Amino acid sequence: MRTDATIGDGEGLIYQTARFGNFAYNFKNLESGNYIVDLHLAEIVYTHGPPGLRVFHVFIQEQKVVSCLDIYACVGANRPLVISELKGYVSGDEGLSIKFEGVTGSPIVCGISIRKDPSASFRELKLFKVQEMPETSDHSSSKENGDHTVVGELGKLQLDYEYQKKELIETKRTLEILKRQNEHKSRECQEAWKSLQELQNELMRKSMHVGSLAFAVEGQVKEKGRWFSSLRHLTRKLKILKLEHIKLAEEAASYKNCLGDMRVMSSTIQSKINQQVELHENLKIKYIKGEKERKELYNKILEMKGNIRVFCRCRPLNTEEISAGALMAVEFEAAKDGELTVKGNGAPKKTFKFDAVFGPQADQVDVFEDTAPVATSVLDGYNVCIFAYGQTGTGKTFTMEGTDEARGVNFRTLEELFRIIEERKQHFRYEICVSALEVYNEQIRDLLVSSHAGATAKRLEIRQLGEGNHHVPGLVEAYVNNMSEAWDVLQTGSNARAVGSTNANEHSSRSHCIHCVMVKGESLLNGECTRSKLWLVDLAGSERIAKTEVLGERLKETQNINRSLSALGDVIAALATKSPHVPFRNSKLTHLLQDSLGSGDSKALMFVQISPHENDLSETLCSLNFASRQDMKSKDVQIKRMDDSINGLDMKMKEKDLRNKNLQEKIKELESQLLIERKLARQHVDTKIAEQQQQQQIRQQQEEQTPVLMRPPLATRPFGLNKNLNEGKEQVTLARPLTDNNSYKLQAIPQVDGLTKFPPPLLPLSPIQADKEEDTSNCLPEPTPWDSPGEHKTGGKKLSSVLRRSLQKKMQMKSPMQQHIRRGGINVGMEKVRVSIGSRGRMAQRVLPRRGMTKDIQQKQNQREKERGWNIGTLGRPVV
Ligand SMILES: Nc1ncnc2c1ncn2[C@@H]1O[C@H](COP(=O)(O)OP(=O)(O)OP(=O)(O)O)[C@@H](O)[C@H]1O
Repeated sequence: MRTDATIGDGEGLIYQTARFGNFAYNFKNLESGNYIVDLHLAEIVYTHGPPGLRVFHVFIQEQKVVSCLDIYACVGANRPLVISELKGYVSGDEGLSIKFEGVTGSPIVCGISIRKDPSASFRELKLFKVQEMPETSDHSSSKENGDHTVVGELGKLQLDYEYQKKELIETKRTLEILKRQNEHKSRECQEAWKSLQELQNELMRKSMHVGSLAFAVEGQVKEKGRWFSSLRHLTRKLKILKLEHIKLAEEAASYKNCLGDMRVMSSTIQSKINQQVELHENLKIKYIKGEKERKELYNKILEMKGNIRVFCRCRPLNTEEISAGALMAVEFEAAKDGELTVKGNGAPKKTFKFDAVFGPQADQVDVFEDTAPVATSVLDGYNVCIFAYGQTGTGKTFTMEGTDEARGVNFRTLEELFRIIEERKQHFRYEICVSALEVYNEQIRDLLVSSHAGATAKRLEIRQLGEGNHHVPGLVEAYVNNMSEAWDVLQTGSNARAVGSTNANEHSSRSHCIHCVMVKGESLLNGECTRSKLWLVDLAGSERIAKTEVLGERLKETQNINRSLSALGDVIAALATKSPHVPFRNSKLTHLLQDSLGSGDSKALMFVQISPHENDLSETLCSLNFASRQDMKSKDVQIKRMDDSINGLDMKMKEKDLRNKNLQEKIKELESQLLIERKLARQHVDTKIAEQQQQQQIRQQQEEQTPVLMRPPLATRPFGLNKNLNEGKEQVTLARPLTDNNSYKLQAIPQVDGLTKFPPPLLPLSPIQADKEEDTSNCLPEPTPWDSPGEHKTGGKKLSSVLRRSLQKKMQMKSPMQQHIRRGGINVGMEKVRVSIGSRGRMAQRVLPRRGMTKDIQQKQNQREKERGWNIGTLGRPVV
């Protein structure tokens, strides 16, 4: 253990120790140099031990510096012995080692003192000198004995030392030689080792090479085996492939034959596809047309319901009112018919009528049921405005916005919008953006622009973009993709609404809160675009100033609110009465809603909110009067419009009736005329037959007297006979066959002296003339009075049918009534006439030539006849 005590100038260190046995110390951290070491010893174990009891050696730096020190022999027991001035040399950081080694017994060391020896520059060892401690007089004799023993020992030791030194030098020399030999041998060994290692490596390499060669050979063998097996496999496959090839060749030949069929099939399929495409196109066109019609009809239905509709909703009595024993001032017995009755304070009951009345029991779903159709209207491209009007605390916000549990009109309309958008997504693409604003003290404020405390909100103005299109520049428009996004934006707007406090309602809204949903639609079928707006307006409370007892800023607010509400009333009234001037610009509210307040195709829906409490009776009456004023006016106009249209329809019906009556009279007239003409014709025919029979008799008599009367040739023989009844002249109409196309034509042939003069053969009819086929086809070749006397009786019957047909033709062509009908293009009337004629019904199927055309045909015919030298009404060549 190192002590704090020092020796000399502080350079010497003192270590205390109490070691027993063979041991050694190594003092590290000593600088290189010579050191002086003092050893302090004392025998404390055996107090009466004899000399030779404890004998030991001391080594410094492994060199024996004290040899066989017998402490009992030196100082005896309990007496200190200091061996001083021992020297040791420390080089580098090896430290100073001191070793004690017992010869007999173990050495006991009390302390070691080490100090640097600056003076000594040599490296020498010095055998110890026993420093004797001052002793008492009792021990003086023993001290002298000790001195002598030490000196004798020292001489011996010095001799020993010299001898050992020589021995050491010899040993060192031998060691050197051995060292050299050793080095030589180790070099040889190393070389041998190296060559051995090289050989080993070579061997390794060779063996590895052999191994790899063996592996390669093995691989080659395996590979060969594989090749052989794959060759066998391939041979098998080749055989199969050959068989398949034969089969395929057969199939190819059969497919070749099928190819023709395939071509036919593909062309059929192609034509089918084309048909389908055409069909698809047609369907698309039909769909677009149908969609347009649906839109128009839907709009018509809404229009019939009224472009401005008024619903009245009454909130239930709240708990406070009920607990205060409040009485209901409104009755809803006839609510289903849109009526409600308000009790008067002493005054008689008053009944109001609206498009719908919702009592306190009606829930949000009931209210929305009547509102839902306008969502479709918005997506069809019409502007819609829904607003809630009424006294503070009557449920305007409840109806429009509702609560999380009972969603109001705003939420449900948006939901309906997105539902229809989803439904129509295959044919329409919609873009929706929403904005929220409020009109407060006749100033427009964007509710989506956050205005922090102290900052003044940006004022917005209304600009007119085009015909009936208004815009608020700078207004934030948020594009939304779904219901939740849209609702989030609108809620943000509602939360930013300005609220104040009045006596009537603590949290009364003092501004008109307006939500605008702008819809851009595009048809994916024809690219048609629509733009429309849906306004959702929660108006400020409509209570009167006197009740709320407000002053200052609140008074101004209330005045502005009342002014804008009355402007709204004026606008609606003007629209409802179709007044030429609508005072839209009297307030910011009406100016903003201008394009959606029931003008043109736009629809407006007003909720009049009322309180059932008897204390609110006067305010309730005010609201109801305000609403019914709008409603009655719009209804009056509607009724008037409906009356007008009913009157118009009545007139048309009357006209039609009159026309029908006239037609019926004319038909009757014609029928009676026809009957008379038939009778006359029959009489004529009878007389004619009688005449002809007479003539026949005369001719027979003449034939008997004169030998020959020439018959006309076959081509010029008459085939039919008629009488021109119109002109009242005796004239026979003949039908003659044409040689080439077997068509026939009736021609009037004059009679001279009771004999008919036959015209020359007719040319074939031109295609235009062929339309008269009907006329002549009835005149089939019939036996003439010249054929044989016996044929006259039967011929008379046929003649009458010819006459009848000619009459029929005359009826068709000449009747002024029919001509009138034809000119007017009233074919339905003709149809009736013909049907009433009975047997002549099939005439209805004929396509009659136009007037001009008939004239042309007639002229051409006359021309041809002139060329042939045969004029109607003139005498022809003599028969004989
Ligand atoms: N039909 C109803 N059913 C149940 N509660 C209702 C109904 N209508 C209104 N209320 C309740 O009456 C209270 C006042 O309604 P609300 O705030 O909607 O009135 P308001 O007319 O919007 O008032 P303000 O003019 O102050 O905005 C609310 O607590 C609301 O929940």
